[in-house]
Amino acid sequence: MIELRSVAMSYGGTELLSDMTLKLMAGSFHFLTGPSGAGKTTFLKLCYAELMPSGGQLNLFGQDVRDLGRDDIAMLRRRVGVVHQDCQFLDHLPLLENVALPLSVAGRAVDPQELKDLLGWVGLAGQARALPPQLSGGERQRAALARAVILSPDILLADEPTGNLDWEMSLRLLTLLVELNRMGKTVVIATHDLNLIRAAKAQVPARVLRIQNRRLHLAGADL
Ligand SMILES: Nc1ncnc2c1ncn2[C@@H]1O[C@H](COP(=O)(O)OP(=O)(O)OP(=O)(O)O)[C@@H](O)[C@H]1O
Repeated sequence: MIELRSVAMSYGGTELLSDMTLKLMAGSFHFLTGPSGAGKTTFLKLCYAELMPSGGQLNLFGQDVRDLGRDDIAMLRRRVGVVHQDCQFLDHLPLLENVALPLSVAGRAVDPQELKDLLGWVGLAGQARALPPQLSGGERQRAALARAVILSPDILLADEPTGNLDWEMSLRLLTLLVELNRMGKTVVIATHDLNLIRAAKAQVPARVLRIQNRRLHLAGADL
């Protein structure tokens, strides 16, 4: 699904990530950890071709990202759902329409029942007409997750999805991510929360990637 061979990433000539080699297999569940500023968000951006590597080879769905044109990247992004760290919404549109936005962008019809089911799955059926500023942090994160999966992506990337949530809400979100993985989706979650990782490991065979000293390491099973 995602294959890196000696991938490097620089900003302004300074190398942030070096020599990253990894294969993320379909259906796998990974956490991505590392100190603040280590490059977790940058790594995720490479995985959805928001950034191009400055060195090495990065294959997404079997294609070298350097060979992708704009249309290819647009197609690829439909296969990768992203929950961003600061999940942004269009504040003047109700939640329902915000969640459905990727469908209209992709030129696909909205199936009202499908949308209703999706909002029900994230526990927001009652807030369908609410405006984003009226939602709590946990509700926004679940709405962002619904929006990220509405195009049925193969991969779900989540950047600190539980960053501002209390433990109960973090577990609720984790349950949704585990469910997605059980449906066959590949899941990568950037997080600082070791308790979240422990909780996930009790439910799925999650692996832990760690960025440290510019390198990507696959951590042992001892977290
Ligand atoms: N567009 C950019 N141009 C220059 N430097 C950048 C850019 N984006 C990120 N950086 C720098 O790269 C480093 C890594 O940033 P990144 O957001 O990937 O880290 P992170 O591990 O996700 O951090 P955090 O855990 O705090 O969210 C930071 O020092 C950041 O300032």
